[in-house]
Amino acid sequence: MYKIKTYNTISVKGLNRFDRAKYEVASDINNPDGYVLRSHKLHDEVLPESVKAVARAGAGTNNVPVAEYTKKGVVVFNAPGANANAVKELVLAGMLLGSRGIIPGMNWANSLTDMTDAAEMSKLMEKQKSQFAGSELIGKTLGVVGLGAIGSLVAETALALGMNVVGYDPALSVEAAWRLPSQVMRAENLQALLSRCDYVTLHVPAIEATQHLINEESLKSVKAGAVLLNFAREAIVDAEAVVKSLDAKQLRMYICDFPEPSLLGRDDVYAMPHIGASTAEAEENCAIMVADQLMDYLENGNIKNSVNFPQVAMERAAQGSARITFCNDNVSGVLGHVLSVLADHDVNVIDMVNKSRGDIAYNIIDVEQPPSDAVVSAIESVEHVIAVRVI
Ligand SMILES: NC(=O)c1ccc[n+]([C@@H]2O[C@H](COP(=O)([O-])OP(=O)(O)OC[C@H]3O[C@@H](n4cnc5c(N)ncnc54)[C@H](O)[C@@H]3O)[C@@H](O)[C@H]2O)c1
Ligand SMILES: O=C(O)[C@H](O)COP(=O)(O)O
Repeated sequence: MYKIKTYNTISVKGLNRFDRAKYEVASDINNPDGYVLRSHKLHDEVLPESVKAVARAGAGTNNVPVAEYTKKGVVVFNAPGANANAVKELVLAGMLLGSRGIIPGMNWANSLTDMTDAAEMSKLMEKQKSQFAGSELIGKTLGVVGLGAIGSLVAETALALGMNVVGYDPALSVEAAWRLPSQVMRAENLQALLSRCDYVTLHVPAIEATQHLINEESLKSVKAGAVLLNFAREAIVDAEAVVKSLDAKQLRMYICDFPEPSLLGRDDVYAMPHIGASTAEAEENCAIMVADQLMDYLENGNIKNSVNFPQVAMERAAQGSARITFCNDNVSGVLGHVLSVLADHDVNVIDMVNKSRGDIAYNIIDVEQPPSDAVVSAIESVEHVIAVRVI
């Protein structure tokens, strides 16, 4: 029986993927084999030795100490693209809120609770509506920083609305580049993008390189009157610098998914409570995707959509065979050493795969019959081997 510990509210459709004949799934469970979570922060928690994999039902993994877990041989999965449409739609809403007097206009209309005469109210509306006038998105220029799953969808939607789109992504993958509409213009650097855009939207991960990517210095390049949208992460934007830029009327508005005390109570900030991925569809997509990935890893050792381990999949060998998986520091000679352990114990290898990613290597070896405990402990004691499983 595998045990899965959940954090946060995970879609039932995802949790139902776990066959209860083989899996116990609960928020309170001892010695779990895996975690399924959303934004719950794991940095300050002790990871039980039983945990083999952590599945983030979402995109960002900055709430998981990925480097530390990698050293322990714990695979971290996420759900790339599974909530991208939900975020795209909210960014679109953000752009519309930033271009029209929707929120102040509605707040004003809703405040007229003392009025009882409909005709008088209608007259007042017509008289006052000019203060809530806005502008249109068509013909304006949108800068998209980060052109991955979300950024590319936002770019596509903006083009469909008749906007010009400029993109900046120094780490763009070939696959993401293929997805991009050809009309997206390329900015050489962030400053070049900021200087020419009426709207700027951020879709980069929160990593060291993107910490305060938007800061006092970069904000100097912003076109006067621009609207900044941050539906990526709090850490990417220096909120104090944004406040200064808003006060100086350089930025016109900051629209984000990450309220901070210094941003509240201002008419030029709309801060939402991290609801970018909070749709039934996105929650289901993410939970289903990571549940399937986690099960395939626990039951077969296959790895898909990990942020720290290589992508690996191997068909199971014939019935009666057994599967050994192990990960090791990515140094030469480890696999050879393990194979000689198997040879020394007369264990016949049927099929195998070995892949590496950064400092970690991962191996699946199908053998003719289940290895003895002595074989497993001999593999475990090979230098640089981190974790071994027989499944
Ligand atoms: N508000 C929400 O609820 C919500 C929901 C989903 C994702 N997110 C955030 O959005 C981020 C992006 O999500 P995604 O699904 O598009 O991820 P993704 O991995 O598909 O795309 C990220 C893109 O950012 C690019 N990038 C990396 N460093 C960069 C840099 N310094 N400058 C410019 N581009 C850079 C990458 O090359 C990649 O193309 C996530 O990491 C997460 O933090 C927020
Ligand atoms: O990175 C993500 O996927 C989002 O920030 C969603 O976070 P959530 O799952 O806590 O809504």
